[in-house]
Amino acid sequence: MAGAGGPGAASALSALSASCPSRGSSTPRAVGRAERTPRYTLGLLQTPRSSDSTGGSSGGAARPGNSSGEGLAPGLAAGSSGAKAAVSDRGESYFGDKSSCIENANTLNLTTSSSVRGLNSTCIGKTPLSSSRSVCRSHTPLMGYSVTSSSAVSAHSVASVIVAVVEGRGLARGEVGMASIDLKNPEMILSQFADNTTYAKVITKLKILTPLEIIMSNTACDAGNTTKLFSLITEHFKNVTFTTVQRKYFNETKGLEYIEQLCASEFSTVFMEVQSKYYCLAAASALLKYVEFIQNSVYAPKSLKVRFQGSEKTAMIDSSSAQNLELVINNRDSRNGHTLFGILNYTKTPGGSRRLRSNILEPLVDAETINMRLDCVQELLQDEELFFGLQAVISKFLDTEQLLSVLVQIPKQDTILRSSFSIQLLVEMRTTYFGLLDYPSEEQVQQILCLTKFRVKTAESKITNLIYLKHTLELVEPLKAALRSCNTQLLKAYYNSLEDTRFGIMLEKITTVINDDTRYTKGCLSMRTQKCYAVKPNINEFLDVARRTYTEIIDDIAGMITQLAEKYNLPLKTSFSSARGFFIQMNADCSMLPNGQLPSEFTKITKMKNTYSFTSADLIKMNERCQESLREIYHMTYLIVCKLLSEIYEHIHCLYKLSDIVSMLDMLLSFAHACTLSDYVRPEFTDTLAIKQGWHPILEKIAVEKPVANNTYLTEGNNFVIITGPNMSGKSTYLKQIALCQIMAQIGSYVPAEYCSFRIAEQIFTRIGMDDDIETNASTFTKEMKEITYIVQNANDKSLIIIDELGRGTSAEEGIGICYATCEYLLNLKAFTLFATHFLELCHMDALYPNVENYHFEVQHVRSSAGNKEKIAYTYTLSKGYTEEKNYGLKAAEVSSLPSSVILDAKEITNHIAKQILNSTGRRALLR
Ligand SMILES: Nc1ncnc2c1ncn2[C@@H]1O[C@H](COP(=O)(O)OP(=O)(O)OP(=O)(O)O)[C@@H](O)[C@H]1O
Repeated sequence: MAGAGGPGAASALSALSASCPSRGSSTPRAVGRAERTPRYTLGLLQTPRSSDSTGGSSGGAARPGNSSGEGLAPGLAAGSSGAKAAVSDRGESYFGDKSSCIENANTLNLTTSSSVRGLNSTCIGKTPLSSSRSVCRSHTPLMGYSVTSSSAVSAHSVASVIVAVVEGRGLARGEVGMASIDLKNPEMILSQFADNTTYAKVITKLKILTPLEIIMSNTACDAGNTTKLFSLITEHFKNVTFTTVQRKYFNETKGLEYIEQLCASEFSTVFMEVQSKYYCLAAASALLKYVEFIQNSVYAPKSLKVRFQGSEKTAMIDSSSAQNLELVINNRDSRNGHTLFGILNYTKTPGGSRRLRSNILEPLVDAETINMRLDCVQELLQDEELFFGLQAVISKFLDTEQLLSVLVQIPKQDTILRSSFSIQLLVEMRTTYFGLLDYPSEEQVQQILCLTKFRVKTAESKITNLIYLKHTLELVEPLKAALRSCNTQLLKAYYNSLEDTRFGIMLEKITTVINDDTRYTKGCLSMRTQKCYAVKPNINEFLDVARRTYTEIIDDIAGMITQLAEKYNLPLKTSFSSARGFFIQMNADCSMLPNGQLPSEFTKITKMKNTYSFTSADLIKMNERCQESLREIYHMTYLIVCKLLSEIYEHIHCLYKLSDIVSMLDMLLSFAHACTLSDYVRPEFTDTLAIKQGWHPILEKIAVEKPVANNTYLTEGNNFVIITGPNMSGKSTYLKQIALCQIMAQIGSYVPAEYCSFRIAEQIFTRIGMDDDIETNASTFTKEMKEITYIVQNANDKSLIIIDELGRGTSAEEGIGICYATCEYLLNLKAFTLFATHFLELCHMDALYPNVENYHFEVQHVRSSAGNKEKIAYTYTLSKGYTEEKNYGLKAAEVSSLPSSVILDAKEITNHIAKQILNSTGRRALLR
């Protein structure tokens, strides 16, 4: 909201108008007729309707299906109930049959909602796309209808990724192909891998992607027979929209064609990587076709970043481990920042924050790359000037990935839109400026009608995006300047990448058309002003005239409000909001008003505390005139912007490089920032896991006092640690701390310790006791068995395994048995395992296995002030050996208010059972 002070409103508003870039020179110059011909507008008016001369290349060229006449337009399969089918112009159904959907697939409602999803009409800002619910789940208005799913809206307010998943059939069952695309980032990620019967890899990958929508083949749920993969995915992603599409759209040949046509040349090596990976190609084909449909746009040829993500390049952390460790979501309160992401996130850009999140969920496994990142963090920590210089520039960047996403998509109706625009403009211009009215042909009438569907928003957002692009390109030089004196390899490489001449070429072209002082600003009115005056004067004479009209209206509004203020002797001021347009505001209590009421001339009065907001009939009319003139300005500016974008389009791919650099620098700055707030240390990578005086990074943030630090030491010959200690002594905290430190080290961050060395972990597994999972209706025992099965099936010599309180969901007897057998199985591996337990019987394994080491958490016994009861004092200090504390559960019960007779009985029964267990295990080694 912008305001100008009371009686001085006119001057303030004039000042505002005066701040319009180059406003003063917007009057058309008195030049000869030929010279005054609008340079771009006329060119476009003459453009044949069928050709898209300003949009780079036609969308059709990018679509493999087009040439073969195959329909890509919609039909729809949806949930078992209530789904309405959308039928294409050609009557072809793109989606699977209605009958082929399973019961628990979410229902998709097709409506003719006019809400905006489209990135076509999305502007890039600091706010993520998802900040608006309607943006999240509804599709572009240009296509005339939208797909909504209310459950998905609420649960996935930040999701913008669409994933296609396909599984091999017959002998190839278990081979899974995935393709995903983020609607905010024009990057398609492909993966293909063999998964086991629990499909843990697929679930993990999907959880990392947090999809907005998952697409699968209709054969995955044919005639009520759902595949296991389909059932598992729908069970794990209850709030995600599922769409089934006909299997024929999972076509690997088409997938390869798509990649050939759409992949930007910088990333073309991916072609070699994926050409024989049929399942990910098939998924890519279905995905791209679907995205074209919902977005009503096609990716421009050679515009997309395509990446194959083999699982070997990153460490795998399964979704329940990510949850146990609270990597990105806190288990108690999903909104609080008490997560690993929360303590490391000092990023300034949406791209940086996305990068941090994905790194935490998929840490690196390549020590060289990690060390390169660590070198950068070290340099940032040592060179304050570099740190603050870089941070200042990086924080000015907007969402470069989303900007790219908008720039590389061509709306399918763009051609019609622009030509109908032209006809409309022709008519409008003739009527308005020359007093002539041509009668348009029938075809032209149709096009003009088509225009009514068009929203000024599309034009406005295109102009905004160009301003964002200019803003982004203008930051390249300052970024280079900040990096100029850097020494580390990665920062130097970034500096060299920024030497790319395409940045300069684009900026130069933009500044021939766009005013130098046009820039991204905060506040809707000032951004509106920037858009209005973006194009330089004398490029389009009509635009200059329209802008002069607009300025006059604004001056008139300010003048009118000044007059009203004088007339009623009230402190009126001019305000603006995007919803109301210009309106009047007054800060006063009602005692200042004659009869305690505002004059009857004022309408739509609202009051907040002592602030009145209102308007008048004249002001409403002036707002309408203002809007009308604004529409004209946007129309004409849009044409110029489209032409300009088509001219710079061939250079746009260097923005991929830029967005990569910005997000990575942002993440590394964030790591350095976190180090300045706590005494973290640079990790080393060796064959040993050795942490000297490490502490839990999240506990440090929550607790009043610094957590007690502890040591950790695991080597190949000493790779299995059993940890014991009474309840609440710090076992779980310690286990989680080790996993968190390992992850921090593997993403290139410093670590909360005095010294640390890590062996790179290819997988990080955790089994940590949590409450029953009500959501999936799994009992404690079932859940822990699932988790331990997953670990046993997937762990290898390079794993880090954290197991806490296994077997607590069943009887002590069975619990010990399960623990013992699991330990023996894991002892066959060279994985580093930390195993916390209350079953002290397990501690004797060190006698059988030389690689087992016992540690325990010490506690002290103190007498209460009354002197009659003993209390446990926790030291949170880890020591060698197993705990001497026995029956600490009973001790805890003793200090509770349980009747002493019950406690006596409990002691007796415990002793009896303990003896039985020792006998029944049959393992003499367990006996002392
Ligand atoms: N190193 C530490 N420094 C300070 N406080 C700690 C430390 N470790 C744990 N704590 C505190 O002790 C509480 C209990 O710790 P934790 O849950 O790890 O114990 P536990 O031994 O796993 O208990 P249980 O066996 O009942 O699961 C934590 O919530 C934390 O507040």
